[in-house]
Amino acid sequence: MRIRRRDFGLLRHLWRFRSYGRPHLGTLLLGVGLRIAELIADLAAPWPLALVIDDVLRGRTGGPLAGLAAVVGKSPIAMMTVAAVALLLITFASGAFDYLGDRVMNGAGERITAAIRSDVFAYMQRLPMSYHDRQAVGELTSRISIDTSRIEDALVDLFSTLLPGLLAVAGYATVILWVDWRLGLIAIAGAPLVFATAARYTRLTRQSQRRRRAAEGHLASQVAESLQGIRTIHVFGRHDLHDARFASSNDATLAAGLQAVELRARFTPLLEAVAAVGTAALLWMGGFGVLHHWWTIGLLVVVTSYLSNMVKPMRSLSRLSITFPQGAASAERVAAILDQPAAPAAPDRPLPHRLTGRIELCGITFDYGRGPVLRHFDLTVDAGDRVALLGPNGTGKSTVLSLIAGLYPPTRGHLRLDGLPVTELPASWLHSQVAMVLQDTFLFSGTLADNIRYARPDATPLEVSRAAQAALVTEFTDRLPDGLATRLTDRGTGLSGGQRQRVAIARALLADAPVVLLDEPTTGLDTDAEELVIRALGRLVEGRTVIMTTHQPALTRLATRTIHLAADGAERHERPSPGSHNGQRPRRGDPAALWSRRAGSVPRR
Ligand SMILES: Nc1ncnc2c1ncn2[C@@H]1O[C@H](COP(=O)(O)OP(=O)(O)OP(=O)(O)O)[C@@H](O)[C@H]1O
Repeated sequence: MRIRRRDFGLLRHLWRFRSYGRPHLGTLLLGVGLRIAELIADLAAPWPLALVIDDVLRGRTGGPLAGLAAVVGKSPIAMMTVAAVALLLITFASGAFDYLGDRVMNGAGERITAAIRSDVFAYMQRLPMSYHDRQAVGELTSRISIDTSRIEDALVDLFSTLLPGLLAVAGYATVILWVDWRLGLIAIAGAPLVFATAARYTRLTRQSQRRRRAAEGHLASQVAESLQGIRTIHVFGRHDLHDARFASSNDATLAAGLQAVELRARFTPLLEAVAAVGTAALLWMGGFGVLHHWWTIGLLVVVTSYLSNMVKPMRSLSRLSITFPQGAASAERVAAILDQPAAPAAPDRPLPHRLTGRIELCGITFDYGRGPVLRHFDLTVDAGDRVALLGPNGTGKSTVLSLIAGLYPPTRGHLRLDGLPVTELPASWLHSQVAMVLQDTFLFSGTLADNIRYARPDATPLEVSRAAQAALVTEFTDRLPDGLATRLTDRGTGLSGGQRQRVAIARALLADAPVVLLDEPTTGLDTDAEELVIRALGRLVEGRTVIMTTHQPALTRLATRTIHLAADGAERHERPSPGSHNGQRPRRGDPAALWSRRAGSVPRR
C-alpha cells in the first residue's frame, strides 16, 4: 500500500490534538487493560465447548484439557457442569470488561472533547476582528460543536479500537497458530486481503468525509444567517429565497451523506465476504484434517470459533476507516482556526490606572483588504474634548472609532492614547479605558442587570441600579414587574431600539471609562426616543473624552468640535460645534445645558 504525503498531512492534523489525551493517559491505559482482559475472556470462550465435544462426547483422554479432567474427575456430568459454569463466568467477565472498558474510554473521550472545545472556543473568540469579518457564524459554530466531537471519536477509537483491535487480531492469530500451526495458517491466510480492502476504503472515505464536513459547515452557516436575519425575511416575505438557498446546501449535504452511506454499506458485506473465504477454506481443509485424524473436532470448533471471533475486531478496525478520516477531516477544520495568528501579545509595561483621554491619530492609513478606507488621516483630541465625526456614508467614520477601540490595528501610522501606542496595549486594559456605544446594541440572554453589568462584572447591585437610573433605563424598567431583573431572551428581543440604546449607555456609564466612543447611537430612533437617548448620553459624556459619529444633527449638540470626513477618507474640514459656544467646551456638570439647546445645522462642504 502506497502512503501518500497527504495521508501524513491528515494524520498530522489529528496528531496535534494528542496533548489533550496526556492528562487522561492513565485512564486510557486502564481502558486498554480492560480491553485486553475482555480479549483474554473471549479467547477462553470456545474452550468449554471443546471440552464437552472432545472429552465428554468423544471420550478423549489426552488433549489440552487433560489437566482439568484430573482435577474434576472424569465423570461426564462433572465435566459438563464445569464447562457450563465456565462458559457462564467467561461470558459475564467478557461483558463486564466490555462495559467497564466502554465507560472508561468514552468518559475520557468526552473529557478530551470538552477540553478541545473549550480551548478552540477561547482561542477563536480572541482572534482579531479581521478574522471574524471573513467567517460565517454557522460555519464556526459547526466546527466547534460537530468537528470537535468527530475528533473525539477518532481519538477514542485510537485507544478503544485500534490498539485493542490490533491486539485481538494478533492474539487470535497467535493462539490459533499455537493450537495447531497448520490449521492456523489456513485460518489466517485471508487476513492480508481483509487489510488491503480496509486500506482502500480508508482512502475513499477520507475524500468523502472532507466533502461531507464542508457541505455540513455550509449548511450550518445558511441556517445561522437565516435565523440572524429572520426579521428581514419576515418583513420581505422572502422565505422562498431562503428555502431555495437551504435546499441547495441541503442537497449538497445529502449527496455527500449518501456517498458516505454507500461507502459504509458496501464496506461491511465486502469485508465479511473476504473473511468468509477464509472460513470456507478452514471448514473444508479443517474437516478434511478431522477425517484424516490430523486434529480433533473440538480443536476445529475452537479454531473456527476464533476465526469468526476475529471478524469482530476486524470489523471494529474497519470502522476506523470511517472514524479516522472523519476525525482527520474535522481536525483539519479545527486546526484551521488554531492556525490563525493570534493578536500579538502586548509588551509588559507599567500602565496608568486611568487615562486622561488624549487621543492622537497621526498619518493613519487603514485597509480592510479591499483598498484603503482611510488615507494619511490625522486627528488629535484633547482630554475632555467631544468630537463629532461627520461625513457621507462609507467615508470611514466608524472605522476611526474601531481603530481607537483597538478592534483593528492601523495599516500605517500611529494611534496613541495619552502617548501610549494602542496596538501595544493589553486588550483587557484598553477596554477598561475605552467604552463604546454602537448603533446596534447587542444584548445577551440574561437579565437587564446582567447586561448592564457586562461592562464591569464586579459592580454592586447599587452601582448597576445607579447606572440604570442615570441612563434612563429605570424609566421603562420601573413599569416591568421584575424591573432590572427582567430576563431577556436571545439577543435581547423584546426591547425597543431606544430602550436597547439606554441599556448600552448604562453599560458604558458603569464601565466609567475616560474615553467614550459613540457610533451613531441614535440612528433609527423617533424624536421622543432620540431625545431620551440624548439625555442619557449627556450624562455619559460628562467629563470624558468623546468621539461620536452621527448623521443626526441633534446629537452633535453634545460635541465641542465637528470634523467632516471627505469621501477619500483623508481630507477634512474642522469647525467648532454649533452647540459649543463658539468652540468653547460646555461647562462641566451641566449636561442639561447641552440637550436643552436647539440643534444647529451642521456645516457641510
Ligand atoms: N468589516 C469590514 N470589512 C470590510 N470592509 C469594511 C468593513 N467595515 C467597513 N468596511 C468598508 O469600509 C468603508 C468605511 O466604512 P465605515 O463603516 O467606517 O464608514 P462610515 O463613514 O462609518 O459609514 P456610515 O456613515 O454609513 O456608517 C466602507 O466602504 C465599508 O464598506
